[in-house]
Amino acid sequence: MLVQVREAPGRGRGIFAARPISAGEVVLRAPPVLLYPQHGTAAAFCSHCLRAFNSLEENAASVVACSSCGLVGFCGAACAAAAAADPGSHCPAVCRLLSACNLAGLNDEQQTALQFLFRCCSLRAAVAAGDSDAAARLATITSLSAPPVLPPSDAADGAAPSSSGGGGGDGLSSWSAGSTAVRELHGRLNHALAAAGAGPAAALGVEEVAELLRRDAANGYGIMAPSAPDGERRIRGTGIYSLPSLLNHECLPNVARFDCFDREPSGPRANACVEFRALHDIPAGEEVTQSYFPLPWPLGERQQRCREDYGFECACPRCKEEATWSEEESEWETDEDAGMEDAEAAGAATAGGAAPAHAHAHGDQQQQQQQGAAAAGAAGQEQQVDPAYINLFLLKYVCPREGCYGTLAPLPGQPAGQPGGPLFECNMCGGRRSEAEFLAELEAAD
Ligand SMILES: C[S@@+](CC[C@H](N)C(=O)[O-])C[C@H]1O[C@@H](n2cnc3c(N)ncnc32)[C@H](O)[C@@H]1O
Repeated sequence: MLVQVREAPGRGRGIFAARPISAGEVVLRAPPVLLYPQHGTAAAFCSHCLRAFNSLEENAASVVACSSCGLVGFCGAACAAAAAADPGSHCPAVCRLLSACNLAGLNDEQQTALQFLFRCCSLRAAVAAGDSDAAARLATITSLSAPPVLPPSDAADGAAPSSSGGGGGDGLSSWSAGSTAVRELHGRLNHALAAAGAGPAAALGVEEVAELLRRDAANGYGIMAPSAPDGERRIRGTGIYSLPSLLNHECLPNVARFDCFDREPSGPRANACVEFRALHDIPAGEEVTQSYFPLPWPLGERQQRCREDYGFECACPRCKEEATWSEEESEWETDEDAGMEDAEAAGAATAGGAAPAHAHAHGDQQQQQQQGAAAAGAAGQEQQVDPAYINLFLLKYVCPREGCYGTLAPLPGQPAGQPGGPLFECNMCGGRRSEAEFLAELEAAD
């Protein structure tokens, strides 16, 4: 087994390496427990598997509209049939709720939240009817961590988070049982349930609605749409994944998420699996962590989003170090300290398969950290990080394509010692760069 779940001090549950993991290895691969589309995307993405219609070879010809509501479409007959049979997808119960619900005056986030709630109500009804798979999926959703509600600011009450993944705005404070936004959604949901003739088993109380929305906000993965012609990236939908929802956040993570929503599926929703690849070697016992945000985000933004969207204060080594920086130092760029000597050390260590999460440490400290990583549990809580290492980490793992902000990870399954070193792939634009190219870019920038 590659990973194990256990308590991560101060972070709830976490995922830990059960054996040494090599750079580029797929640490986790998981199918979705629940997928739902972002409001306003029905014309462009399959409502079952979230595949982009314009990625289909036959393009619009194979798109199938829902024969009942006509409001959503599927990427083919197989997905239409799979959705109809799945109480957590666009099944007849969800279709009726979508048709019956009064969406007037709701913003995009609230309408997207209803997509999630409709599916939860439908799963509940299926559980009451004896569906054990629905019971397991609902149990997964209700076992996700629900961050505490922050006291609402005056401005926060009534506003929905700016994305269903908890993004921006006033975050979790909007998803409290007392907020106007939740009461409004609860009211609309109840009306829709009554109008659609749903039984009492499907109904949710206002507290349940608030808690489901908070669980979703802190654990759902926003699935990005391909870049629009203007370069803007939008969310096409949200996925809840069982084991991946236990990955905690670090601002210098050791895995990155890759998805393949627009690839040729080998079966309904095969395209909806997500995988997490190791950025560098991870020693046995070390916590496996991802960054909940693009790596180059500045300290203030990261801290605010951790607090407001996920309910915790990030105390990772990078945050602690950057808190001591002046404004100029906080501009992310290669500084004098991050010269070629360090760069080559970091590059060689990674290529040679010996870069622990905190390879920045010097001398004894580095050895101690490698040995202590297992015992320390939550990676690096007490450790310090060198500013030069932060710069190198960002230079190495942030996609160099302008405006991309994706994360580069080594491609899985590469032979050791290949010329030019391992090849890295961006999880957003798919761009690739070899270790040798990275080192050459550093040298040129010096
Ligand atoms: C996606 S879940 C991760 C799994 C979670 N620890 C659990 O027990 O289910 C996100 C939640 O984990 C906690 N968390 C994640 N990263 C953290 C960190 N660096 N420090 C403290 N808490 C963290 C927060 O409560 C956050 O809302």
